[in-house]
Amino acid sequence: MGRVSQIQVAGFCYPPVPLMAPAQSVVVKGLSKVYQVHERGAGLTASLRSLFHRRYRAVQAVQDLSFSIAPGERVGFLGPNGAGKTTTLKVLSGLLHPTEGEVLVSGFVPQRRQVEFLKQITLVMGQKQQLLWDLPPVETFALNRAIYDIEERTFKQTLDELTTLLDIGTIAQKPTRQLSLGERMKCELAAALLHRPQVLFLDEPTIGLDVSMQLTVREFIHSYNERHGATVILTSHYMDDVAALCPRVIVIDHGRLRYDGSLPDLVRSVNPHKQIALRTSAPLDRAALERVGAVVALDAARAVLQVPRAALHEAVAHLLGRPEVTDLTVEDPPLEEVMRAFFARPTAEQEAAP
Ligand SMILES: Nc1ncnc2c1ncn2[C@@H]1O[C@H](COP(=O)(O)OP(=O)(O)OP(=O)(O)O)[C@@H](O)[C@H]1O
Repeated sequence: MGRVSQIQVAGFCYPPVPLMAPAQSVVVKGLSKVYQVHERGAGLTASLRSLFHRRYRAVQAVQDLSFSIAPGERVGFLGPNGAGKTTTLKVLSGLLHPTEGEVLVSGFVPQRRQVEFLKQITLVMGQKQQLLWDLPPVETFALNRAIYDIEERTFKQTLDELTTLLDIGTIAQKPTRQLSLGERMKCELAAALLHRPQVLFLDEPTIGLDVSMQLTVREFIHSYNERHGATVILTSHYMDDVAALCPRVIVIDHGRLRYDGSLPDLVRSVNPHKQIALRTSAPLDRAALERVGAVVALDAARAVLQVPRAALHEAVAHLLGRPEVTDLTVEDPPLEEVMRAFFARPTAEQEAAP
């Protein structure tokens, strides 16, 4: 952790900012987080007993997690429910202390919550909101300007840019409680980005939004990343978000790292096949199709085949030569299916277990 050149004196850190721009935006080494959960039996007697004898159960949310992320990268942070994604994002943004391990974000130790660190990051949680409920979002924007001590001219410039990109000119003037979910999320994003953070932790930012609003939010995140060179770490159960935004994915399961690499490589490793969908003017012969690949569906006007990626070129050339074929598309299997198959695989530890 030599990059943080700070001297700790009676709880204060000097200097308040890292001396050098960090080569990595996020560094996580051997991170573990254990929650101590108070256990209480049902009924009055158990409640009274728990006042005197409190029993705790340890919940291991994150286990020995290590990765690093370069400035400007867009990374999807994936895993099934309860995998430890939100816990990790909370540690990275300094809301939770790690039980073990070391974490650096923009060269800062997050749990110190230094002002300069807070100006570098933002955490957007799709299920929580920071907008003041009874007031228009513009009031939250003004509050954030004061909290982050943003200079008037910069504030106006940034707000103008965000207002145009997110198209919130009118809606930011209405009380938050009157806004639709999608309108609210756009204003949440604006409020979270007014201080121009360099590291964005986005936890399910498109949850509950319709397809068109998901697209708007996705495009906005992409454009913010490109304009400001900001690092984006995104969790989402909508695989379309991840496919559209994240060249790299980090996958965790039961708090442990399962994969870190490109999304196409992950898809290839889980499913080494491509799907060919055909529209036909007359029924194709099943036996002839089976010589090309595995037949997934076949009727008078349509056929779907699965072929190994290595044989794709030859299969497409052959099928296009058939006079009955009027249309041909090549697809990957749906990402949701790929992820389901990935998580159904035994982990390295499970395989090693007797
Ligand atoms: N405050 C808490 N106290 C005790 N246990 C917790 C707490 N927060 C999370 N957990 C537990 O830690 C584990 C990881 O939870 P976390 O919310 O980080 O997962 P997640 O990957 O974000 O899940 P989801 O996709 O459902 O949001 C789960 O077993 C959860 O029950």
